[in-house]
Amino acid sequence: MSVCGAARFRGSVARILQQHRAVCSHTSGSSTEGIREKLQAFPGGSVELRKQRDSGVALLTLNNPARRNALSGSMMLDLEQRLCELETWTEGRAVIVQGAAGTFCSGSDLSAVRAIANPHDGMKMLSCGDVSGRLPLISVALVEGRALGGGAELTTACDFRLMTSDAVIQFVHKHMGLVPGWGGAARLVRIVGSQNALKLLSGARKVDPDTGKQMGLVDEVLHCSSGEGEALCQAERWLGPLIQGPAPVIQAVKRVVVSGRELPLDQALQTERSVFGTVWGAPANLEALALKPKHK
Ligand SMILES: CC[C@H](C(=O)O)C(=O)SCCNC(=O)CCNC(=O)[C@H](O)C(C)(C)COP(=O)(O)OP(=O)(O)OC[C@H]1O[C@@H](n2cnc3c(N)ncnc32)[C@H](O)[C@@H]1OP(=O)(O)O
Repeated sequence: MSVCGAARFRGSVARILQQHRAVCSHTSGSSTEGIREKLQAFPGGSVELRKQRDSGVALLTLNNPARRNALSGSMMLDLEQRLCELETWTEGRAVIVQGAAGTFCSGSDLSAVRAIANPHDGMKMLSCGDVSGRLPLISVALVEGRALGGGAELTTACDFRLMTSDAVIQFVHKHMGLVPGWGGAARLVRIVGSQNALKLLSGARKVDPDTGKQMGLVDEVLHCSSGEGEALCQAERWLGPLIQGPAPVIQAVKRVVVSGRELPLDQALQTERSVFGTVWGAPANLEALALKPKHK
């Protein structure tokens, strides 16, 4: 790469990292003040992050099995922290979001929900758990067992959803007198279309893997015969072909697709141009050119 090209590349990377830091500092700043203390008062469980450096695949595990991996107050804060860690993982390619002990997530912890069941705290809480398209990595929700309420919403914040054959996704919000607030409704509309989204939300319908696949909510149904860990192995295998290649290129692909999916067209085009500037003439591009490629 020329000196000029290298400087441009570094400049673009620095800009992207700055944007990531801005998001992290925004979510730990004044918009969440007060609610953090309230959430902290509802401990239990944890959100664990394991970065597998050889493959560039991280495992994000919701771990609160005694409550079917309900998101306690402290877990919402943990989740925020883990997302910030992933945002700056430059060698990362993908993240698999899963629940411990064979089930995904039963939604927000009802004891925390009861304590902050007022409009002011509810609005503040939303600024804590925003998974959305922030992640520079390809994200996969591995749904075993149940994904209910906030847990169902979390699956829509991922790029892909894989379900084991006995799993269920259910947007139980209506039964709780609620609608999604973390972006679950808007994303559901984009994933399955407004007719299907309306059916799933207004009917609080249980989605089994086959129905999910037909609607386009589910990307793959995993049939696991043997025990623990098989679903994760299958998910990693499914992900394999999508994450072959250099991490900066995978991350760039993710960014252009998410901006195309979630931003108005003019902003998406602008983002695409600036992401393009980070890969053109960058090491992976130069190495590929040096190989005289033939795409058979
Ligand atoms: C709606 C949106 C909102 C948001 O995030 O914005 C929410 O998500 S509110 C929460 C919505 N979720 C629920 O209402 C789940 C209610 N629970 C159930 O339907 C069942 O517990 C189920 C299907 C998850 C599991 O049933 P199973 O028979 O397998 O087990 P148990 O019912 O015996 O549950 C074991 C144990 O876990 C506790 N539990 C389950 N979910 C939650 C939760 N969301 N918050 C707090 N605690 C939960 C359950 O009470 C049992 O506790 P125990 O002390 O053993 O009785």
